[in-house]
Amino acid sequence: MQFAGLFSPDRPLVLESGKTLPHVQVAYEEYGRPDASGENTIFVCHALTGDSHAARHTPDDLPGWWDTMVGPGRPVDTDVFHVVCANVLGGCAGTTGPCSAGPDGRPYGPEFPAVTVGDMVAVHRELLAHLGISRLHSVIGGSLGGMQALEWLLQHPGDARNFTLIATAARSTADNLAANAVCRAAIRSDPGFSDGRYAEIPGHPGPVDGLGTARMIAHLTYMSAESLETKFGRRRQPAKTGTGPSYGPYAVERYLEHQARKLVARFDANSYLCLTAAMDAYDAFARPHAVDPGTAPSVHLFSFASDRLFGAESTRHLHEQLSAAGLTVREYRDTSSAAGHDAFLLEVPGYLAHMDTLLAPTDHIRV
Ligand SMILES: CC(=O)SCCNC(=O)CCNC(=O)[C@H](O)C(C)(C)COP(=O)(O)OP(=O)(O)OC[C@H]1O[C@@H](n2cnc3c(N)ncnc32)[C@H](O)[C@@H]1OP(=O)(O)O
Ligand SMILES: N[C@@H](CCO)C(=O)O
Repeated sequence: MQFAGLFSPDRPLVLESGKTLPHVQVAYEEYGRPDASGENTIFVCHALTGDSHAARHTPDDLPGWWDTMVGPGRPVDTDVFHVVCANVLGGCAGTTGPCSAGPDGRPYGPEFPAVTVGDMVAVHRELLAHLGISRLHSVIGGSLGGMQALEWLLQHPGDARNFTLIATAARSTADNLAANAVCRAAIRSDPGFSDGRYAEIPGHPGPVDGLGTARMIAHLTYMSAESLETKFGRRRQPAKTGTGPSYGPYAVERYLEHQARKLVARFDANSYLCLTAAMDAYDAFARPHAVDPGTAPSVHLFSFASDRLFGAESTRHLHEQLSAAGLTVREYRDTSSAAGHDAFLLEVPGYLAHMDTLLAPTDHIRV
């Protein structure tokens, strides 16, 4: 089964803030198929700029953002599991967000209400109910996706047999908040931002430079100093004319410009503001949770040694908090990789093989 769909709940969504979104649409994709047990589904939660296209459906399909993890023979094995991935609330890849039309027909833009990680999970759960899935094999996610998996674990621990949280944190540090603040300042200070109303102006490109700069700043937090040094060092690379702003002669700058262009082509600036605000506000253990230690699922935690965003320290802290909440962390692994935060998306030796073992179904037949 290979399927991309849209789901619209038939009632308004009341957000954790108390505000209401009168109409919500969710873009999702499915891979593999449910088995007779009805419990072989893995829900994949995406990170900040991801979408529902986690993996290729066929070899000639467009690449997915997690082809290393999801697919035939991969740890999230689509020959064995039924996999669902949906674009988050507040996103810009099919699910309702700031660029969707509001009740007056105009794009919400800056009027889109603040959403939380809990709201994202609530929408995903509604989608699963619509698909007739009441119990999951796993919920898995990295970074902001890991925050969603954590929130899901704390609020609805009975929903899945295991929860796998990768390169994530129970809450952002001041350093994380600062990086997001600088990214948002870059977007807002671009004259093209137009107080967030750029989508209402016909032909207006929006805050292209601001969003691009935000991505360059953020991308630095996704890589390690070591990986930048190894990939680029002080190698010089002239800028191609007509490819955007350029100030220096170095390859690393051309690389960041490339990352900026790619994001600008696929992402909305107001979504960027909305989703980074949700990430910043998330504080998993600041409110009551629903975990009953007697019925607790398996929890797996992964970090990467060179991750300067949500590294081993964040994960150790999360481990302590989960234990204090009565949850048993079945597996915690800090993988040695120089790739930084985005290592969770890459073919890192040891990491995927270990994930394969942890996710392996014990009682599911191949479908
Ligand atoms: C929907 C989604 O994709 S969202 C979630 C995940 N995806 C992202 O975050 C996208 C941006 N992130 C990245 O690219 C991440 O670094 C990763 C982890 C996904 C990929 O890492 P790696 O495989 O190590 O790739 P790397 O960081 O070297 O980037 C390769 C890209 O940079 C380009 N590049 C490399 N060096 C240079 C250079 N000197 N000048 C210009 N461009 C360069 C490559 O051509 C390649 O471009 P392409 O992606 O358009 O094919
Ligand atoms: N680089 C990934 C992970 C960020 O945490 C993304 O853009 O979603």
